[in-house]
Amino acid sequence: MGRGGKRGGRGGRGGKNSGHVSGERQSYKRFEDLRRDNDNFRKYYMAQKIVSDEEFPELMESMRSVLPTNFRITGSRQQAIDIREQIINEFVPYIKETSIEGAEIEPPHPLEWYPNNFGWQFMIPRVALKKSKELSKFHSFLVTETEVGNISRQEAVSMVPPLFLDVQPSHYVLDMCAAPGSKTAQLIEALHSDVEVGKTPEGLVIANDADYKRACMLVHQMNRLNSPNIIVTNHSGERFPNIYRQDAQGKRLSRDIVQFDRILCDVPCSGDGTTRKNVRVWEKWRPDDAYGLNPIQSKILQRAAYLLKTGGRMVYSTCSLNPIENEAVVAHVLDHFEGALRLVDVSDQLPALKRRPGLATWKVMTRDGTLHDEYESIPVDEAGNGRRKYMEKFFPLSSERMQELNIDRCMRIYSHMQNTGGFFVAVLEKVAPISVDEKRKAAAEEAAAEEATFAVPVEAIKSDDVTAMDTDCAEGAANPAPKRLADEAEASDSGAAEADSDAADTKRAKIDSAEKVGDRAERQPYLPDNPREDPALVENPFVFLEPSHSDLKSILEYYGIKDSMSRNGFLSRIENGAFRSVYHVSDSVRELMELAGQRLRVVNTGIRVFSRNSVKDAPCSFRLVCEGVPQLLPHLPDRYVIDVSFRDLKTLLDEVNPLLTALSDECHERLKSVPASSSVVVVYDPAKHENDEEKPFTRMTAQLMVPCWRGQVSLSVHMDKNQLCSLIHRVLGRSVDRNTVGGYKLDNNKTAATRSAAETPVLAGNGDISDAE
Ligand SMILES: C[S@@+](CC[C@H](N)C(=O)[O-])C[C@H]1O[C@@H](n2cnc3c(N)ncnc32)[C@H](O)[C@@H]1O
Repeated sequence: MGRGGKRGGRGGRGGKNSGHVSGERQSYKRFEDLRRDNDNFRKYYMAQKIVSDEEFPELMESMRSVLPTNFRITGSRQQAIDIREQIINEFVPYIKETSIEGAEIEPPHPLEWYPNNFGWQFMIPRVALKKSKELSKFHSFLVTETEVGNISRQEAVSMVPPLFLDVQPSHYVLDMCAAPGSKTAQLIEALHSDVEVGKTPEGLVIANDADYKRACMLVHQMNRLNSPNIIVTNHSGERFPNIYRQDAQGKRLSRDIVQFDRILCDVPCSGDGTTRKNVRVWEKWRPDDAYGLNPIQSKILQRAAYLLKTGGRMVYSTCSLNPIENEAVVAHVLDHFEGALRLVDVSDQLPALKRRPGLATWKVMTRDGTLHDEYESIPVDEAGNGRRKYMEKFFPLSSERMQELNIDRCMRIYSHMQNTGGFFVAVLEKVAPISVDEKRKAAAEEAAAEEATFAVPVEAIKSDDVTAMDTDCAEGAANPAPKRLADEAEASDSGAAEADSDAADTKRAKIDSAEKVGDRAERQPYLPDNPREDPALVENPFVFLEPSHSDLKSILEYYGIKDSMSRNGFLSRIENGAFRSVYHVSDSVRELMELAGQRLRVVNTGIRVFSRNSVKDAPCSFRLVCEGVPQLLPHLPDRYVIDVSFRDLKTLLDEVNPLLTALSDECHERLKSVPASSSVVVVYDPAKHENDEEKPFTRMTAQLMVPCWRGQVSLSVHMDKNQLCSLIHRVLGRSVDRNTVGGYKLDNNKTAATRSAAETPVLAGNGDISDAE
């Protein structure tokens, strides 16, 4: 099914109406009985000449066939390399040796256009892979690694848009329509890609979605990626609020908003490029599916244009083949901004990716199946109805204008070209300021730069500055963009930005409760501005914790967290005057959240690093949280970081909860310096043990970090079950069922759960660990 969301028109991809493009009730048909064809679809796309007449049957045939399985290796570069090598060295040979009913199987292969061989394709469709006994080992590897975040099962073409954004660690990135988040994950990886493990990039990613429940799906994605540089928000993209900068005194600068270096608009669409995955698209496809989507797609793109820095880049993408959702949106928005935006020629980027140029002409099909070349040819009935519905903006601009706009720089990807789904991608650059405030600021900056360069007398600069600003404004006035849609975007923004006072009151009550906490945060607490759609999903707002907060202070002191970890980035959700978990965000996220105050509706942010632990007599009431360990490790003193040999790592994973005496003397000795009932991190660094005889089953280069609980007499792995299964497989070469891994072969015939509560924190599923309480 296509995509959408609450505003996404009928059905679009990921929307509330998923599965019902037409919005009409359909009688249920079995998957196998669904017709993989549609007369109007055929007629419409033949007429659009998206491919030549000779090629069209091949395209249709491909769109009817089942998709291969595609996946992407994710996570930090070093970790991703290890997983890639595991696939190459373990699974490719194993699949080469495997046959199904006597037939050989083509092993998975890297997508040739995806950088570093991190994108993969396996010709066996997902359902067949799931059902195959012969491939069960590979299937369970994919499932486990997906769950722990080392692999993302993502359609190949869906991996394309983020690659063209060229995200750098310093960038401020906005993903306008982000859920469920596979592309957000790529953006985050790119942000972290050239940054040392444990270091934090300067930039950030805001992952936004209009649908609150779908925005919550982003939280899961986020937890797998362990980034302190992400904020998940819940706004309609076209009304994404302005975040104002402040002057040195903290006064809001109402004419200076935070803008982004990169914006992804992977907008809600009809999704008719996804027929290979969503077979029901065939029977529901109607020519006017695109009509309801075009306006919202245009508004999202326009809002993005305002939020983009001059010199910044954005990508507009859909999984639809329909020019009304694609070239029509891009062309009219470019035309609207009169040269401030341009299409970027990316023909030299990802050269192995096969693509076709954007269309310069197309037709609009009315409901009766008639194709129209121009708006004026649509008949109007006596009451004047008809044409209004088929807006002028669905049609191409004049052929000269389309050429001027370089519409051929848009990219169309068809399913038969490289065995994928269909996709549309346009890369845009903002080459000039758009709003009056931006123009004014640009002029002031230019003048300041001139001042610095030529050291012109101050008086002269001032008058130049004023002239430049006046001139610029005058130009703006003399050369006004046809501002209707732009003004809509701006106006709607200001509307969206105003806090709902009732909601603010509710949140204020929660903050008041937060403020009752002993030495509460002095920082202005962050308050979401509108109520959630579903009250059951309302969570307490995040509050930044002052480093002097007694609980935080005691945690930092106990674990000896070094000053290298920013003290201003700790935050929490307060409930009944106390908090259970402490999260950490990057400086960039903190600054942005403080600037945004109540304007930004934050669903989640940061990495959970500490969690309350009610083990009696524990020297610290908070333990380290598994997903926060990579973030904490560089800031932990040696005392809590135990370097181990392969033998100790093996014992730990073999037994899950070994007695301290089962470990090597050296390791045991080291653990004696850690108080009982305390978190500790066991680290295996392959580089330090290169010459050891015993090594992990899978060749590794990345450090392994195993969060553990040091009990009175034992050490237990303190990880989520999927992570533990993945680790056991990679280190020991054994496939372990996640349902039994908690009690996995304990040396003394006890399962982890039967050890005394104070001794063993209980392993739980779904990325969470509950302490024995
Ligand atoms: C195609 S999906 C996005 C897929 C996502 N980029 C990914 O790669 O996982 C479109 C998303 O847009 C959201 N959406 C619909 N209308 C929106 C709007 N007006 N503003 C922002 N998001 C919207 C939907 O909830 C849906 O999650």
